[in-house]
Amino acid sequence: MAPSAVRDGSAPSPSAPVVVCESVVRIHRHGSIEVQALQGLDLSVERGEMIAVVGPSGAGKSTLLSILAGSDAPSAGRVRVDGWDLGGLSASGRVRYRRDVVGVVRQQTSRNLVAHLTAEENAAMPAALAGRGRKARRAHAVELLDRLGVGDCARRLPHEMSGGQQQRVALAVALANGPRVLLADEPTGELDTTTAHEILGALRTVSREDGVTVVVVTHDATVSDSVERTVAIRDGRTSSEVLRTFSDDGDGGSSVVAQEYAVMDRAGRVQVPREYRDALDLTRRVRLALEADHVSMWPDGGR
Ligand SMILES: Nc1ncnc2c1ncn2[C@@H]1O[C@H](COP(=O)(O)OP(=O)(O)OP(=O)(O)O)[C@@H](O)[C@H]1O
Repeated sequence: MAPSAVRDGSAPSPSAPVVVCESVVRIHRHGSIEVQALQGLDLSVERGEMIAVVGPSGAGKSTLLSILAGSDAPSAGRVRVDGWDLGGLSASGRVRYRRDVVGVVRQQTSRNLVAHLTAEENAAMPAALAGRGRKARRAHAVELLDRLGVGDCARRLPHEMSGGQQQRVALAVALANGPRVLLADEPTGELDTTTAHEILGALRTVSREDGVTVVVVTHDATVSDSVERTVAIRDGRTSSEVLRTFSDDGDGGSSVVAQEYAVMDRAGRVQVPREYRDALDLTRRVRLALEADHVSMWPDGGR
């Protein structure tokens, strides 16, 4: 249990979103140069939900993930994960948060694992750092590896495994301390399509069966098209979301209905997608009209 100093004394309600970002700003400063990686980002993720985060290079995806992972801090705004206020973490709180609340899987399979340790030793290491007994942590490591389909790799070193096997072991490491939130940065980036599907299936199992909230940053359509919510980040803000409903078509196949939404911030600001702006020449000023159940928008009309 985290101390009240970082959790603000209240246990998170089971129905409250696990991840809440409100107007998050992250500014990187190098001498006189400032880069605003996040510019007022809002995001909320429910318990047990699995979302994909997409966006062009430089949009702020990795910065967001680093903040959620507790390895970077917001310059302004509010970030809460499972009741932890990440803007106000002490050094020891940060260590506990990273050890107990979040698990992280990175793109580079080689960076996820310690090269001279076997799969089992890698998967047992987080529990060792948390002070758990040797026997219990090894048993848990073996159980996790089995569950992720790499039990037969327990005695192998990372270089003796395929990329997909290494990512499954990395997932076991990330899950070893029972995190509430799993953060994955391009987890399928170095894998072929079949293996990417397998890793995706493993992430989905973790979210559905264990109630772990999963946030996946990805450029891979295999991943982003197969989750129920994909959040797009542009210029350091959440700009749009795609919500999908999957259903069985009765013949053993499945169908999907996808609907795109623009995200509105607290001040009512909405980013109109570039293709809409270009198609109708929507520039500095647009005309709005409130209808019974929607709002219409027209180009200025040259006045
Ligand atoms: N440590 C840093 N120092 C200075 N600028 C940074 C730093 N980290 C990120 N940035 C800048 O912040 C912006 C957002 O970067 P970020 O890595 O979060 O984007 P991204 O969406 O993850 O991009 P990619 O898809 O290429 O990984 C970029 O302009 C980047 O150059």
